[in-house]
Amino acid sequence: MKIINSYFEEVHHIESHFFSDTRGVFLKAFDKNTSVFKDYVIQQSNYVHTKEKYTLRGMHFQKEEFAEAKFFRVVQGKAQIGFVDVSGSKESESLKSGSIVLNNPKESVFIPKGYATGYLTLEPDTVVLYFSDNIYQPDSESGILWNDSRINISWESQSPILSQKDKLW
Ligand SMILES: Cc1cn([C@H]2C[C@H](O)[C@@H](COP(=O)(O)OP(=O)(O)O[C@H]3O[C@H](C)C(=O)[C@H](O)[C@H]3O)O2)c(=O)[nH]c1=O
Repeated sequence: MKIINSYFEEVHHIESHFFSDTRGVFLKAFDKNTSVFKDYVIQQSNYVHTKEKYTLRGMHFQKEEFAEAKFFRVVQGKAQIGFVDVSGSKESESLKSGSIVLNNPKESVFIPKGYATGYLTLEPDTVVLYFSDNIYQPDSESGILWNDSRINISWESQSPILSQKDKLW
């Protein structure tokens, strides 16, 4: 696995080396020997199938000791992975933020603790598999509205499908 691009020196766009032969493709989906993961301990892995294009899940984070570093891979379809630094002052005029489009299982995105995460699907039947280094703790869950004026992400849809929860952050 190698880092092909980084944002704020801590959000990493990663590419996995892959082996292909007449049977298909083999790629290493997680490698503890990659520098980013030397202290990363997977506590949870989530498989999420989203039916409709332009569905946005996010932006979510868990507070304090339940904060999560997440590692996303789009195993089918296409998605714009968003990240927002929520570690600073709530009074900030703008928040460090960005997005990476994934449409190839050979690529993945690592987002450290201190960020809200989410993604906008760009094709129907998009499947995202992601790891977290913390347990799910609903009472610690928080979020930020996907189009909060302090966020600098150019989402590919301005009228996404949202859960009730995600409409109300
Ligand atoms: C995250 C999570 C959820 N759930 C349950 C809670 C709900 O009954 C159901 C759906 O949860 P939610 O609507 O929060 O799922 P998403 O909208 O896909 O949000 C997730 O995806 C975005 C990208 C995130 O960054 C978070 O990791 C996560 O919140 O799964 C669990 O049982 N365990 C879990 O770890």
